[in-house]
Amino acid sequence: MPPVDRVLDLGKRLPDHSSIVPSIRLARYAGGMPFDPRSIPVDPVASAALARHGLEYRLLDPDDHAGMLAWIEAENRGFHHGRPRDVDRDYDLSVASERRVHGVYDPTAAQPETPVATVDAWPTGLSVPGGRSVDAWAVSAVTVSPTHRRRGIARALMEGELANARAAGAAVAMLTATEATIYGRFGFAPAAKAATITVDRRRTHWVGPDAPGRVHFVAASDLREAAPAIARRAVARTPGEIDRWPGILDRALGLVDPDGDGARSIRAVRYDDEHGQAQGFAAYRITREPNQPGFLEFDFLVAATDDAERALWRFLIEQDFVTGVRARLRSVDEPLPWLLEDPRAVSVTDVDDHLWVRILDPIEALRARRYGTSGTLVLDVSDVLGHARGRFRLTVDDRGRAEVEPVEGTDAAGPGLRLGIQELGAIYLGGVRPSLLARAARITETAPRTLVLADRMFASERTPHLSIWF
Ligand SMILES: CC(=O)SCCNC(=O)CCNC(=O)[C@H](O)C(C)(C)COP(=O)(O)OP(=O)(O)OC[C@H]1O[C@@H](n2cnc3c(N)ncnc32)[C@H](O)[C@@H]1OP(=O)(O)O
Repeated sequence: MPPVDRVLDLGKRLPDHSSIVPSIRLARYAGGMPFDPRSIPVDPVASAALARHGLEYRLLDPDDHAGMLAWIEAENRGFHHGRPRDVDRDYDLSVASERRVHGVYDPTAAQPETPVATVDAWPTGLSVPGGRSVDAWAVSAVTVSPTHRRRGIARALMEGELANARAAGAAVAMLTATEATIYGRFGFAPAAKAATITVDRRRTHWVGPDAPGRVHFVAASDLREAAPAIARRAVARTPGEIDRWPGILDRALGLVDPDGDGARSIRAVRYDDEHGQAQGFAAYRITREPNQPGFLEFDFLVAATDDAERALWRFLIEQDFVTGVRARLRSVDEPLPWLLEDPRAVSVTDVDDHLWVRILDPIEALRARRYGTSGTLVLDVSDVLGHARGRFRLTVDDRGRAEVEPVEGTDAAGPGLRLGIQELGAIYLGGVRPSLLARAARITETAPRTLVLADRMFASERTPHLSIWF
């Protein structure tokens, strides 16, 4: 790996909200890569902490096929999945080869080649209020073998990832969590929710407008070309969404294993606007018992415009010979009930703390987003791990743009908030009001009525939402 010779630029967002991931790929294949996440040296602190337990902390080489396959096996076991089929293994291999992959090895274990702990991470964009994006470090695949649990391995891995994220110049780290009790101690907080939406077909009577464009059935493979650009624009519209990595859409469209049972039941539709431009797509399946009406389910409705969102919802909920529709990982704030005569046809369940955010660089993170109103706040941030500790003056102009500077002593005077790093992460995307956290005794205002201003400043024009697991 080439040494890191500068703070890595994760790629300021391009106007079309392009992700760094494709540019890493392009750079890899074209040569002259500006940044490879594997070029960051292995964190010496995590390495030493694990070595004290007789464990080896390794950064995997994607060309080490056997090592990567053992890592994939360990990750699947860690998440209580079965042994992966060849087709899944190949897919996991291609995804992992785009990431920074760490394993922890116990030379005294019966299978020393299989890691006892796993983690992977990659630089990517996180959408923030104002249609903008912040450079982020996504962390995933955190598993520790049940034979090695509760001896500090996950802590070493997580602290290592926060160090990697800082070395990469990421303003925030982020993850989706299996359990809500694990990551608060590392400064992560829930910042964007997701929910399951169920629609009772018998009560569905559309009263919203007709779409100016039209919905087409398409072969899933035909979406391969149009889907990434639609997804990029959809991601840019919603704070909390993250850039999609190569391969995720293939999985959603059933293209990874097209003859598998799951994939064969997937149907794909695309919405084209009145000018024939593709603006959205959905992948869904209908399950049914013989002679019984079916039930429609989907995980992917991707819309770059409001027209596309309405048209695809309407298509999915107006199917005949179907009793209901269930969609996972949808926003808690869907417009759907307002488009139906009977809003009670729509139920919102399984509301989940879906995206967890950990601010690492308050100056860059706070500068990246746009704000609901102008004003000045001094944020006095505590952080047990030290990454983001300090006082910062946030000054927002009347166009919602921020300037952020560190302040000390008498310069730090003025109305503001005292808050921990978790609280800063929670309010960052606008999904949690500062005043709510004040009611929970987790934020303190330093002058009367500061919370009223803070609520208005941190408000987002769209409810934060993340529609995938990562
Ligand atoms: C981003 C993602 O990938 S989310 C996926 C998380 N992984 C899973 O759910 C797979 C199954 N679980 C596991 O593999 C393991 O139990 C892990 C990874 C969650 C924890 O691994 P361990 O090595 O046992 O954790 P470790 O010993 O480092 O514990 C670190 C701290 O977290 C706490 N902790 C660890 N796991 C849990 C948990 N499931 N619930 C609550 N607290 C936990 C520990 O008590 C410890 O607290 P402290 O340091 O403040 O005293």
